[in-house]
Amino acid sequence: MKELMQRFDWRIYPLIVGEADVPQVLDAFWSLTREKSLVSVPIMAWLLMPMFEGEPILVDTGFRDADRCMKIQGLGPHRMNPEWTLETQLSKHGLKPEDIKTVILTHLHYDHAGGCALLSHAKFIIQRTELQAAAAPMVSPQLDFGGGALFYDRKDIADLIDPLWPRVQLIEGDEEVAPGVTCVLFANTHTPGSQAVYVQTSRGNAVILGDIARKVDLNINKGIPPGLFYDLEATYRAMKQIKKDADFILPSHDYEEVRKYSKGLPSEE
Ligand SMILES: O=c1ccn([C@@H]2O[C@@H]3COP(=O)(O)O[C@H]3[C@H]2O)c(=O)[nH]1
Repeated sequence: MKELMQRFDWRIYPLIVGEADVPQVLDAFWSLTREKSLVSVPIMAWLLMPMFEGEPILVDTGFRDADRCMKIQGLGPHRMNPEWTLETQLSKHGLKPEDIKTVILTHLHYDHAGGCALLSHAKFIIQRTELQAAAAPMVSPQLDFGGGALFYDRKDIADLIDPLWPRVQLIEGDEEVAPGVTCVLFANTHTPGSQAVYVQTSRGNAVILGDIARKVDLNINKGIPPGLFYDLEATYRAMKQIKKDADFILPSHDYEEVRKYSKGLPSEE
């Protein structure tokens, strides 16, 4: 991707849409970490604004409800406040939820696909394999961990299958979904159908990671795989590919990295 000429210019804004305390073991392949403590991480969405005539795009939508995450998924503290709602975060950019016509979901875990129902005029771009895996996850429904569905919230998936189904756009593999915005499938990494979003900016290619990797320095720069993945080799290859392709890497749960882009990428200053 890097060799492509920069044809389209987008500005990217981080939207913090919640917070969670998660085990640090999620950051690194289990045998390589000794860190058992909890750490506070942001739950991110990203707003893509075209610097040419075009429409904004939202990447990911956060979780449905903090109490539900703890109750259904059996996880630690999750937090929400009025500042972090999608409505408030979009309003800082002069947008209402109904102004968003395109949403890209990097994957369908509860903390990425929980806000879809709020976006009443949007189509939802998802990898077909991700929706298939989320609808029928390969675990017993009685599993008392990850909501009995490996961190997919049945309600989110039910919404996508119906009533949002007429607005779901399934893709298979890599696809340019708007000028300068390409969904790139990295199968069997964090989830079966995880996709990264490659975005052209005036400063180079940005890659929105979803959760293919969690920490830019640890996972991408140092090459230590994250702790939650389907296929270790696929994950390792994805990290190498993204490192090669990206001038900027935008993760979902890494406050340190996200803060670098608080004024947008490229920065408005
Ligand atoms: O032991 C666990 C395993 C997972 N989780 C949460 O589930 C999420 C699933 O994917 P993610 O990578 O987006 O982030 C994860 C965390 O937010 C957790 O809090 N504790």
